[in-house]
Amino acid sequence: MAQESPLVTEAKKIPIEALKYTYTERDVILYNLGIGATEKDLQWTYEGDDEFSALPTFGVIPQFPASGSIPLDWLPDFNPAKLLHGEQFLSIKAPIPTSGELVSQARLLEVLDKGKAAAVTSVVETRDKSGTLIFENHSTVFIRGSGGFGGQRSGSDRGAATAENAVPKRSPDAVSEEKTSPSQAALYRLSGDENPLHILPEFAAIGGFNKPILHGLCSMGISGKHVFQKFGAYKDIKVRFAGVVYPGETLVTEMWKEGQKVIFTTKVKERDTIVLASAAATLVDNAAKAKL
Ligand SMILES: CCCCCCC[C@@H](O)CC(=O)SCCNC(=O)CCNC(=O)[C@H](O)C(C)(C)COP(=O)(O)OP(=O)(O)OC[C@H]1O[C@@H](n2cnc3c(N)ncnc32)[C@H](O)[C@@H]1OP(=O)(O)O
Repeated sequence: MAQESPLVTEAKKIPIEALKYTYTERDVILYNLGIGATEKDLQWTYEGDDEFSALPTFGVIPQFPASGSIPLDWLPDFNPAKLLHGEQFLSIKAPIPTSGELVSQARLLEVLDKGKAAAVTSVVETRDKSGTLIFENHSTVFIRGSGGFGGQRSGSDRGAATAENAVPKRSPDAVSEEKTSPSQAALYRLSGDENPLHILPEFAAIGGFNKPILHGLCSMGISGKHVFQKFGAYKDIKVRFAGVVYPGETLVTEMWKEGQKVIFTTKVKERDTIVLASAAATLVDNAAKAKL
């Protein structure tokens, strides 16, 4: 493997502050609505329901400001409009509180030189006030036009976070289809990702798109909801964002159960194109389920 670029070695020394995220049940409902929960899903949209809870992929929300605070402007020709979410891994370490204060600490893990792009991976640990680890997130952003700095091309093996999750050669065990709304990104952004790429046509145009695109974490949340509805609770989930989704398109999640893993892919129905690939969730076993 090639040596780490000195630029990356220096970037890893930049101090990164821990960031607080304070939230109420209202934020949980807003997130659940943002990934397609409806008034029929009272456990996700009515705080008075006995089973009221956050959908599992809420775990990407408290860490988002911390992950986004990692400086990237040291990359060659850095342009925020050229940044796309490349991959996400979420590990859920403890039951998800429906309100409270969490603290997230981000660190820069690795920066790969893909020639035409840089692939930047950060890791964030999110803890409650007592210090208990609640979530671990690994996020990779793919920054077009910022490659060629002479760094390593391949990354470290991070287990489930980097697993290929090849799709079995049989029909899926379950399929869920859900049409997103043309306002999906306008709603989802209220959970914290205000990147103009998802709302402002002029900004999307600089990024090379003829209209705003949907947040990757919104598509992941919708498919993560499909996995939860078909197979139950999971302790981690990983996706690669393989193609863009436009608000209003229909997502089709195809799922295969392989032991404790649910491997899945997500397609946009209208364009028959894969948008989430190398994706899987690890189901909680029954003993762990009793605790979560
Ligand atoms: C949580 C906090 C942090 C997150 C902040 C996120 C902010 C958000 O607001 C931003 C978003 O939500 S953007 C929306 C979601 N993302 C997308 O829509 C991206 C969709 N994917 C693409 O367009 C292409 O796959 C594309 C462009 C990504 C790659 O396509 P190509 O350029 O054709 O790449 P290709 O030639 O196939 O491969 C080149 C090398 O790159 C690796 N690679 C490919 N796709 C990758 C991906 N998605 N993530 C990471 N690496 C990826 C390939 O493996 C290849 O590497 P190598 O040459 O070494 O084999």
